[in-house]
Amino acid sequence: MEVGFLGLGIMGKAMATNLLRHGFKVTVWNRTLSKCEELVQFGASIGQSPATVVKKCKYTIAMLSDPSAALSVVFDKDGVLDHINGKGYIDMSTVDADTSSKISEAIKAKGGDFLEAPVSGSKKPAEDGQLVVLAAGDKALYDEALPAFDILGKKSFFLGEVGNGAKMKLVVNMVMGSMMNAFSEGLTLAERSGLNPATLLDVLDLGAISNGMFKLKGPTMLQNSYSPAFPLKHQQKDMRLALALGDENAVSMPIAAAANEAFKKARSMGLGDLDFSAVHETYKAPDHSS
Ligand SMILES: NC(=O)C1=CN([C@@H]2O[C@H](COP(=O)(O)OP(=O)(O)OC[C@H]3O[C@@H](n4cnc5c(N)ncnc54)[C@H](OP(=O)(O)O)[C@@H]3O)[C@@H](O)[C@H]2O)C=CC1
Ligand SMILES: O=CC(=O)O
Repeated sequence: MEVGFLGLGIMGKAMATNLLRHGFKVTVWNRTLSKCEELVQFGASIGQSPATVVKKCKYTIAMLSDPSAALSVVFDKDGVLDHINGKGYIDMSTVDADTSSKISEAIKAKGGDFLEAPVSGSKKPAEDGQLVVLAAGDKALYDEALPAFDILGKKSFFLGEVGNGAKMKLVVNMVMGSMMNAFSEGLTLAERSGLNPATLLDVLDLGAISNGMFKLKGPTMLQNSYSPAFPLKHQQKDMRLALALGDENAVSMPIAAAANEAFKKARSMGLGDLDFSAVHETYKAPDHSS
């Protein structure tokens, strides 16, 4: 089956590669076109624009950085809308429900089908086909895409109408971003109060709050090593969008708001392209010590 793939960043490259390895024919496009060449060795074809990819493929998947990128690829010149009539479009980027709805309405108006399908799981789960897919929108397109989702992920959820996938993903990442800040504070507090933070990792791992994120990120955070799996600028985007969802629903979110401030501070320190665990550095900054 020929599928399209738009966006070959950290996630998109791993996901498109997985599809190719499992026998899908994939035509890829990336804004920086040179990144497409890395996938040719795995059998990918290259499309010169989103429009040419959509024209060639039964359905096209996108994995783009943020709402503005997701909108641009659909609505700009040579974009997805040009050839969407009779085709499917699956946006797996993390965006807000409004962005997803705008894309959905435009695609439907042109005779296409739309599914949002953001994922939980980072670079390694993407490489290992262990993502969690949070889909919503056109159910027939979901059913058609399930063989691809089964390669990309370990579990897929169909959550109903467009917007529900985006909201679920934002809630999950709001919790994750808040936890990362509590964890960073804890590591810093352990160190400053004379404890061995490596021992704290062992203690945490043996108790009720043991989790994959602390286990994976803790050791590298203690080495001040933040090679990007999930870029901090994207985590801050997710906090911002989750807080907006909280505003819309009058949900007080003081913990998420504080976490967002820390991610913003990290961005202002030039850490946006590092892993989101680099927020740890903000807790070591001078105004966190007395
Ligand atoms: N990394 C992770 O752990 C996870 C990320 N996500 C989400 O997945 C999405 C992608 O993340 P990730 O792969 O890490 O991000 P990257 O920053 O590595 O990749 C972003 C991609 O978006 C493209 N892009 C950015 N702006 C535009 C634009 N204006 N027009 C067209 N293309 C654009 C980039 O193209 P170019 O190469 O030209 O810059 C690149 O292909 C994000 O929404 C993120 O929140 C979800 C789960 C996990
Ligand atoms: O969006 C990031 C993730 O790890 O999930």
